[in-house]
Amino acid sequence: MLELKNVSKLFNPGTPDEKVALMNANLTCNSGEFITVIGSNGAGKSTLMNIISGVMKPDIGEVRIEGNAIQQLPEYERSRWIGRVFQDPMAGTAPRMSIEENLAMAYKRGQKRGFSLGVTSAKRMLFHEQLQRLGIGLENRLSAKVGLLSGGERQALSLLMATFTKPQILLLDEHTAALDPARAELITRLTEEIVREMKLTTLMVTHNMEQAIRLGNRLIMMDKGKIILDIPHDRKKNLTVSQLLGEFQQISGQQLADDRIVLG
Ligand SMILES: Nc1ncnc2c1ncn2[C@@H]1O[C@H](COP(=O)(O)OP(=O)(O)OP(=O)(O)O)[C@@H](O)[C@H]1O
Repeated sequence: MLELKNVSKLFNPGTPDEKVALMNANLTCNSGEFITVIGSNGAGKSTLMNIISGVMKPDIGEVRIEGNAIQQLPEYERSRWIGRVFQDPMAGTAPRMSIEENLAMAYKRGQKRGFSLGVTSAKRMLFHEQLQRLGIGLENRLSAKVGLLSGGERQALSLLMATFTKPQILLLDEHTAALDPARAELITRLTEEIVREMKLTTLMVTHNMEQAIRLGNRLIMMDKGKIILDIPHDRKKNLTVSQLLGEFQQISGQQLADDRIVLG
């Protein structure tokens, strides 16, 4: 279970450039929930992800995962608990290392010592099996350098690596936004499969409204550092994009301003 209590974050406080990134954000995310996150430009979505992952400290408030305050966990433990896939397919993998070395790194994640990238034949079999699930032939390219893979292939590998050791929380940060439509669809399908099979607690930021409605079992909408709408599964499944945009307008008093909005 993930809990955010009264989390606030200001940038450049007390200066003319002060920015409210999060203001008193509260969120309880139960184990196995898959929440899609949408919002206007600068609403605080990335800040929310950064604070949950522990790379950024809130000014006030706290984040707990399974009851543990995330800021107090050492880095290696945080990385075991939290899997994250970024928008940039280059961000989650090491380009000069091979596919199997990258997977060995993910496999070792969260272990305090004894870091070794040694790939035994047992591990190679496991990697082969896991890669096969992606259905894009990466299992036959275990020794290929990751820098040679396409953006879609790299993102599929990043997704596998982020979920390899079953994190407590999976954070997906617009992870299909930089891909062409066919590859984005592939990664979306893999995401749904992996999250469902592993019953992962997941937060996914997206600018694609149709995707936000279709995926997951809960939807939250952010504006000006606040969670302004929290839609449970029952209501979400019958929602349309225009109803969603209408609700935003009703609550915030303005139209959703998002440079990267995709309606469907
Ligand atoms: N490092 C930073 N320094 C100063 N201001 C920042 C910084 N990071 C974010 N902000 C500001 O905090 C607010 C929230 O930003 P954040 O990136 O979390 O929003 P977002 O919802 O992810 O936006 P977008 O969808 O436009 O990427 C914005 O006003 C942004 O300009």
